[in-house]
Amino acid sequence: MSDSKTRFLNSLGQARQKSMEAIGRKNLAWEKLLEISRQISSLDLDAVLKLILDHMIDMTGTCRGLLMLVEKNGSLAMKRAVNMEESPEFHISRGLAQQAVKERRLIVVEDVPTSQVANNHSVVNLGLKAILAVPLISREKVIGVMYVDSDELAHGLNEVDCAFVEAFAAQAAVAVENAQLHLKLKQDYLFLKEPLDEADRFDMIVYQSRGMQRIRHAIEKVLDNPITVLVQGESGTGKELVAHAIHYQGSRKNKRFVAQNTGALPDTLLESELFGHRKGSFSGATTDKIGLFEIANGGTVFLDELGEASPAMQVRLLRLLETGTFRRVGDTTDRATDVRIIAATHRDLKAEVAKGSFREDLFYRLSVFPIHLPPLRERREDIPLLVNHFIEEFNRKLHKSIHLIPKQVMDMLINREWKGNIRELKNFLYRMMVLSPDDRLNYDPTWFDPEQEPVATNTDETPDEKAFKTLQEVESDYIRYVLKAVSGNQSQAARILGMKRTTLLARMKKYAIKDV
Ligand SMILES: Nc1ncnc2c1ncn2[C@@H]1O[C@H](COP(=O)(O)OP(=O)(O)OP(=O)(O)O)[C@@H](O)[C@H]1O
Repeated sequence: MSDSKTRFLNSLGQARQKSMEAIGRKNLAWEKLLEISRQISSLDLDAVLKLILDHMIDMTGTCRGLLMLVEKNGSLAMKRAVNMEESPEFHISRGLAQQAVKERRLIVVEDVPTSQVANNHSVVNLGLKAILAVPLISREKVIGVMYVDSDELAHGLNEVDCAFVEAFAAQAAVAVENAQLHLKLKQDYLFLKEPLDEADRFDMIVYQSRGMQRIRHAIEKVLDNPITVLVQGESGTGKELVAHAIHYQGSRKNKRFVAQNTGALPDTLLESELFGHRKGSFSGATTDKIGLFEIANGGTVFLDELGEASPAMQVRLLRLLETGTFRRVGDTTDRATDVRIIAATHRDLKAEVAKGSFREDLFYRLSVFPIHLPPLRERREDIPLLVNHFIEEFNRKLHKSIHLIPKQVMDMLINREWKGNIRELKNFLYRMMVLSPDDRLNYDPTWFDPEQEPVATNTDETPDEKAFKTLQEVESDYIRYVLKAVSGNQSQAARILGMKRTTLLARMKKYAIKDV
């Protein structure tokens, strides 16, 4: 064989070898892509973003990068960065990333110093050699962008890699969008579930009576004002609930709310609870102790049953109210505290003052902002809503699904004498619900008074189900009612309903409440 023929065959063999290697590399690359796609199909957004950027850096042989997602307003928000946090060249990367998003195309700068971007001197000064930015496009929409760069000369950012990077970016975009959707669904679900949580509801004051409407307005006035509040009302009318609402819906909500029953402890112990004590100040005081007025600094102290406070305690409280300072038991230094005091009593304090058993000066200090809660018998129109509210609460607690309230049962609840007010109604309902065997609220007087003849309301006669409202209907009506009362002001309505505004919006959507 002639030399030239041998040379020709050799070079042909080498060319074939090269192209075989190239095909092999391509195959490997696509296999890798497949493997990566499998990995990034997780539904956890953070995990997906991390995997994507790590793979991108790995694949391109670069050493750092960032991933940004397009926000609702069109801006780019940085979601992940590797070795780029607080990097001075961040504005450069952002600029190129923005360009990739705007032009919806992969941007590769293989040799920065000789490229157009080198006009930007800082790029060269920073020693950047290779840059790549690729948009994440899913369903025709750019949802984000990845940027990587390297201070070594680009290697392998050739055609195969570009196609590969684009294919990877397309896979990544789908994975990101799926994870975003999943997150949104999860948030929506939590959103709908949220109002069912006890924490969201525990300061929800339920009412529709005029008397309670006035009280709600009064509460609104003191939410952002540290004024002392005196809540008066019979036992079980909701005094502590009002105190909770004032604290948790007001500007002090992020600080402590502490409650102390002033009538429940002997004076020395009560003093120590409220003001704290020095070690050794009385037998049993083995360490220094911080009192509630210090613990609740910036927050609220709820003094329940204040009418029961001893004369000595009244003097100490008056001093605190007048000067904003107090002393720990056995201490010689005054300490300052910033607490809002909400006092409550079932007694008629004015009458107690007249009798001489309550200090007049303290009474005037306390009653700067008095709230008088009417007994339940004076606001029977609140009962259906309260019944509905407690049934919902106990359905959750007891894992029941009572949703029918026979008319005669509701009438009985509305007309019954509630000496213990709302607390008694609540306990009564709890018992009814425990004993009701099906989805209907049953009432049998013998459950409460064994002397009574059984008068079962759960008779065989089929009730007319149309005569009942479902709990959802009652809730929807109530939301409309409140919105109307506040002329459609959603923030105010949400506060009244004791729910977040976002929760109210979700409920309005659920019940198709538009204009009120
Ligand atoms: N308007 C209301 N809406 C919803 N729940 C209420 C309402 N009023 C009272 N309750 C509930 O009734 C129960 C008794 O209320 P609360 O303890 O606030 O009454 P109180 O007047 O402080 O009682 P006491 O004088 O005996 O300390 C609580 O479980 C409270 O959540």
